[in-house]
Amino acid sequence: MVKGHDVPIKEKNIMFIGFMGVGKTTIGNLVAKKLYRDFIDIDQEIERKHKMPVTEIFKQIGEKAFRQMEKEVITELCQKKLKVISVGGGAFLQEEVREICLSSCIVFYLDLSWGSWKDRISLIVDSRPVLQGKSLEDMEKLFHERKAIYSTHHSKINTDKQEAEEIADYIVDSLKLAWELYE
Ligand SMILES: Nc1ncnc2c1ncn2[C@@H]1O[C@H](COP(=O)(O)OP(=O)(O)O)[C@@H](O)[C@H]1O
Ligand SMILES: O=C(O)C1=C[C@@H](OP(=O)(O)O)[C@@H](O)[C@H](O)C1
Ligand SMILES: [Mg+2]
Repeated sequence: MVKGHDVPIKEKNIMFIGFMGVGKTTIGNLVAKKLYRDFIDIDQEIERKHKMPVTEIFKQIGEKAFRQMEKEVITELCQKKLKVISVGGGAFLQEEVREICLSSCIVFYLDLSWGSWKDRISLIVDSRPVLQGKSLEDMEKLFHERKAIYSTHHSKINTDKQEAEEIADYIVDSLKLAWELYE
């Protein structure tokens, strides 16, 4: 049973989805601070629970096992309320995860253009196993293919050429407006 419809909108979890490196962890953390809520990053939660970095989980037991861990941690945390949650860029590959998240959280899709994302590769490539061994063309293909899984969300935010702080402020303002509107 997925909790969700019975939770008042002001108490619903806020969730960030989107491709690797768009800023889900950074912006989620900032939004949580601004709203005085707990922040949960699903990758960090998996690392804590399984006492292994995500890169090692991929290397030692593989992506399939990681996806199972990801589903379990997300399912558990979506039962809570008033949290700010950032999931990994591959979480929405699983339909079950998408359904749980969309029913128990206000889901923000953080979007970024390919041109801007490309400039961030050096910041993220070593810590993202999915990017290992991929050429720029492979990455571009994955970047565009993955858009389909993010198409279900509650709000899309274009983050191009904006500081993380500005994006977080915009999200907090839009949430406050929505809360007033639906009160
Ligand atoms: N709006 C932004 N502008 C510039 N760099 C950013 C922005 N948001 C995040 N970053 C940087 O991009 C990298 C990936 O951010 P991160 O929050 O880990 O993304 P994700 O969780 O979506 O993979 C980090 O080095 C972070 O500092
Ligand atoms: O897109 C993906 O498949 C992944 C994204 C990563 O999280 P970020 O989106 O926070 O980088 C992390 O969950 C793992 O490396 C797999
Ligand atoms: Mg992250």
